[in-house]
Amino acid sequence: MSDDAITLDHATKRYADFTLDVTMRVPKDRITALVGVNGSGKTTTFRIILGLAEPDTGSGTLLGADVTRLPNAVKRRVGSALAEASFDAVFTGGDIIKQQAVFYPAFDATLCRGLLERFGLPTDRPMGDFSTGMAAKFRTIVAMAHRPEVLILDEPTAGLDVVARGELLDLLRAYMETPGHSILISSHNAKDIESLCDDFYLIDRGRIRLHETIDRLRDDYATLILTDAQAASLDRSHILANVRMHGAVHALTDERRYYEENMPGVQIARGDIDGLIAVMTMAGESEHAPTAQKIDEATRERSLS
Ligand SMILES: Nc1ncnc2c1ncn2[C@@H]1O[C@H](COP(=O)(O)OP(=O)(O)OP(=O)(O)O)[C@@H](O)[C@H]1O
Repeated sequence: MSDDAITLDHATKRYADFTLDVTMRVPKDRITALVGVNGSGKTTTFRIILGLAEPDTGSGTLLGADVTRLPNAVKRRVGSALAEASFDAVFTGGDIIKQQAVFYPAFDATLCRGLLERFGLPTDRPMGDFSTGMAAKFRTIVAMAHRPEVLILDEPTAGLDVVARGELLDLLRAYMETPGHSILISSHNAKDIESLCDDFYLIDRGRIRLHETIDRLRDDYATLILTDAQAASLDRSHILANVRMHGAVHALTDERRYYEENMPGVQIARGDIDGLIAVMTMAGESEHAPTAQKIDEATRERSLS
């Protein structure tokens, strides 16, 4: 049996001004993030995985089933919360609990009510009364209440205050204590990703540009902040992408120690998701296209190992 909860193999989707082409895997027992700027293709990827958008070419699996023909038996083992999808404004939390119990035989109404209470969410008020943050919390809790094997969450912490965000992340960590569970999550909050996830994929203009573990991001990635003279003489053997920002050249490396040893005195910022997204996304296609190939190969090697 596969150890992957989700796989995509060059799943493509073409819109008028946008083309998605994604290869990725979400292993069981791990939390995988999909990060990227607005419009980079995160929601479209989620929609393909959930069978809501059919790929033009390529393929994908969710819990071993073809994403273009997901049986209800598989859908019942999945919990999802997409930012765009909301429950009908006129229904109360109590109504939605009853509706969910019809489709999900394993739906645990007691667990759901308990979590809603813990997060201060009423079950007797219509969804139309919920704030953005309340609706985000509600969607995530309802998605978890039938004890799915995989959770697919599109920006679950968007609009949440710092306390609610911490609670929600704790809830997701508790969910992962059950062996075999996995999460695919997107977020624009770098702290959430870095504190919660095991690894991440960076998507840029519909293509996966990078796949890395959070541990390696923390240990080995850095941004070199260079003057023009330093940039001109830079040894680029471990540079993934570079871009001019704020009057300096920002060069992203996955071999921080190499540059610490070989370029003493150069300003080096330790790796963080925000810095990585900014440099990778802003770097021109011509600059990072050759690197993308190297990254694809590295990703493939890791996938095979
Ligand atoms: N049904 C559609 N028809 C045409 N274009 C679409 C459709 N759905 C998405 N797109 C386009 O695909 C691109 C990717 O959109 P998507 O919603 O996947 O990005 P995202 O990374 O989730 O963005 P955000 O972070 O803002 O939520 C955008 O340019 C969007 O306009």
